[in-house]
Amino acid sequence: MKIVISGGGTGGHIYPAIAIANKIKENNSSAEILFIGTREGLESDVVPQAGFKMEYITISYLKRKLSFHNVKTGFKLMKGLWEARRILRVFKPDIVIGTGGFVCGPVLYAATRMGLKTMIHEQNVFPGLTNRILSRYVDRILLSFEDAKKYFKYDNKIIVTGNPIRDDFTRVTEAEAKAIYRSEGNKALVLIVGGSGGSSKLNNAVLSILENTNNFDFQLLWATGKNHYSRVIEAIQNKNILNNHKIIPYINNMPHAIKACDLIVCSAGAITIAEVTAAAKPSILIPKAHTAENHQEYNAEALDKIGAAVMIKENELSAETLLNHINNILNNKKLLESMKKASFTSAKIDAVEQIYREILKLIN
Ligand SMILES: CC(=O)N[C@H]1[C@@H](OP(=O)(O)OP(=O)(O)OC[C@H]2O[C@@H](n3ccc(=O)[nH]c3=O)[C@H](O)[C@@H]2O)O[C@H](CO)[C@@H](O)[C@@H]1O
Repeated sequence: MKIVISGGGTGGHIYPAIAIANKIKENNSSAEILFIGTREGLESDVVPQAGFKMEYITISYLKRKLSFHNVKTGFKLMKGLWEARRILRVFKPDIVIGTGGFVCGPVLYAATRMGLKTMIHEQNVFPGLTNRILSRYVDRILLSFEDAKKYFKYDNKIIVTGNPIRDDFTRVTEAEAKAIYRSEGNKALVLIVGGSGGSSKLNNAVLSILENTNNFDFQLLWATGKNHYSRVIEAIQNKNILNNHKIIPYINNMPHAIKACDLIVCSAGAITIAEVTAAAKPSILIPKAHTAENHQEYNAEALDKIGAAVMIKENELSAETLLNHINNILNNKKLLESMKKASFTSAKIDAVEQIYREILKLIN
């Protein structure tokens, strides 16, 4: 079995691709899997680290207004299409799977023109531009939410599977995870993460808490985002903070980090939410504003409504509000437990299994 998977740009498109690839390998150890991405995207770090082979193509994003940038993008797109065709012709896959991001465009389009079996997966209720365009040409459209159906015209190709997450989120035990991440005795651990790229609004609120509050009953594991890290570290005046909390640019083993902590403060990307709920963790969700159709707020509201999370909108976020919510949840065992339960009830942990079955059906 030979499979090409393409998805890139941000973690929200890459980790679902890795989850699918791991599932295929687990069930079929002789399967050959090749990723196609870009050198600039996060995938160029994350995919080889996860142990998969990767080929690169040229691609650029479109600006939503007329500009010379879009002329250059047009040329890059032609080059990317040509490169994708060449890779697919040599590798000869049985199926080509796209998990979103601009890189999927040329790869999946080239695959459809070559008559290969094709499938795309959409993580959000409001689908990304690349998937909306590709939906016309591919054989299967896998969705994570029923509500996303209304954005696609091709009902006969649609299957709702949920969001695939790496199986470590259910496999790793809390004891294993705590052995890696807990250092300060019985202090509660709070994970802070603003999605795969980090969030400056969230980082600023956390900086302000650390600089202005003396007594902490909890310890932070804070992934600032790679592009925010040096600014955050430079902004910390009281260097003791660096000894008392773990502040890093990026977390490579997120399943362990999520499992080890008592509470998660994060943005409301679809994959982060799928992971947090699968691990049955309570969360404070700060949806990033200005995402397409405000989809992060929609994600956060759903969990807030069932008591699994507390939502703080970006424009209402302050150090004081955030600290009050953290303390309120950590100091109330009953609330903590009920949030954990509610979190797990909204988890869909068999999504990757369903996707694997759909791959087999399409190939055979
Ligand atoms: C601003 C924006 O439009 N963001 C979108 C993007 O977010 P983003 O790329 O941030 O995606 P998510 O929050 O859904 O997922 C982030 C992924 O990166 C991983 N991770 C993150 C930080 C870290 O230090 N280590 C690590 O491994 C997480 O475990 C998770 O697997 O894609 C998501 C899925 O299409 C969308 O729902 C988000 O709205």
